[in-house]
Amino acid sequence: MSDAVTVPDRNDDAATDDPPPAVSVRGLTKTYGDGDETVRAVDDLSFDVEPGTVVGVLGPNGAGKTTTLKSMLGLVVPTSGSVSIAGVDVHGDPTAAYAHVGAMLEGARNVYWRLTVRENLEFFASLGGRRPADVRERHDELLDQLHLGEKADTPVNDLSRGMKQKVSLACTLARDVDVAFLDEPTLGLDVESAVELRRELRRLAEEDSMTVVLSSHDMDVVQAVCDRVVVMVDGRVAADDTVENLVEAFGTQAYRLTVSGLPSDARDRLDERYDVADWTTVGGQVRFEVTLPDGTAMYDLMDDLRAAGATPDRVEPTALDLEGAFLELVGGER
Ligand SMILES: Nc1ncnc2c1ncn2[C@@H]1O[C@H](COP(=O)(O)OP(=O)(O)OP(=O)(O)O)[C@@H](O)[C@H]1O
Repeated sequence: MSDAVTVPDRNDDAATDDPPPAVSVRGLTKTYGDGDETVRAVDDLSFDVEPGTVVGVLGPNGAGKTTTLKSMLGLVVPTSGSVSIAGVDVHGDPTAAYAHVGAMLEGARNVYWRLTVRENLEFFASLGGRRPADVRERHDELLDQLHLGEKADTPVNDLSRGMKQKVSLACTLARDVDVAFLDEPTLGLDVESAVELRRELRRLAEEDSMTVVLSSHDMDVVQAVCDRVVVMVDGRVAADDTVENLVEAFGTQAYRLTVSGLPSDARDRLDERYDVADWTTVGGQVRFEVTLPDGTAMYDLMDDLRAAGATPDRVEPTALDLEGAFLELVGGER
């Protein structure tokens, strides 16, 4: 991992031997414009990211995600508040703080398409002051992990979009950093490349203790990769919890039911009362999917089925998803 830096004492860390959070955001506020035109893009935002975790920053368009990521990276100067990386204040000592950090902000656009994959890695490592000979082993490892080894000497221009995106991720990590900021890392990738990138992000966190902060509109990616999610609405934290807790607390609950003896007029009544889909008839049985707002609605549904003279033969929960929880939290806005 990156060279050690001197970690200054901070009041809240001084009393314990615990390592400081990989990233700490305290009271971050950013306003654009002034007078009547003022936009409060980020409003008193605070959260910590523990080392080796993957945290997703989510929110509808205009919620302040990009401003937050850019403030964390020092690309936007906050109006107030602070950000520290591994205990180092990014505005006080940016060089020491950013020695830890790699960022992928614009997909594959940060990569030099005329250079080969390895030349790109060497270039990005040199930006962090590393000599090619010192990082060669690390680059071989990265190329191997991202299945880019065979393409090491190919100009990036000749690669598929998925591979270009992986080169971009490799360049983000080329300096041997321990915190990676990724904005929409899977945007525009085909399913297979997205799955591979997801797997690699999990591996980086679990095996290399990499800390990852990512923003994405793709809830499947977030659900598969993130340990924790910070949901932003109007520049503020609307929720900050593990994916499991958010899904449990806010996720809609979907079930596949198989019932016998359901009269057709009862089917219309169920359609009216519940969010039902995918009706199929198999022999004397009827199968359908229903999405319920909470656990108690299942009792109502069972009562209604019995009152109609039907027998529920099978109830199978289908996966709860983060998308439902997210929509619930942000009031239906994507
Ligand atoms: N440079 C700027 N000048 C003025 N207003 C800005 C600027 N950058 C962002 N904003 C405003 O700040 C608010 C937050 O924008 P930001 O891009 O951070 O949100 P976001 O959550 O990343 O949105 P998206 O998902 O659409 O990228 C929006 O109202 C946006 O119009």
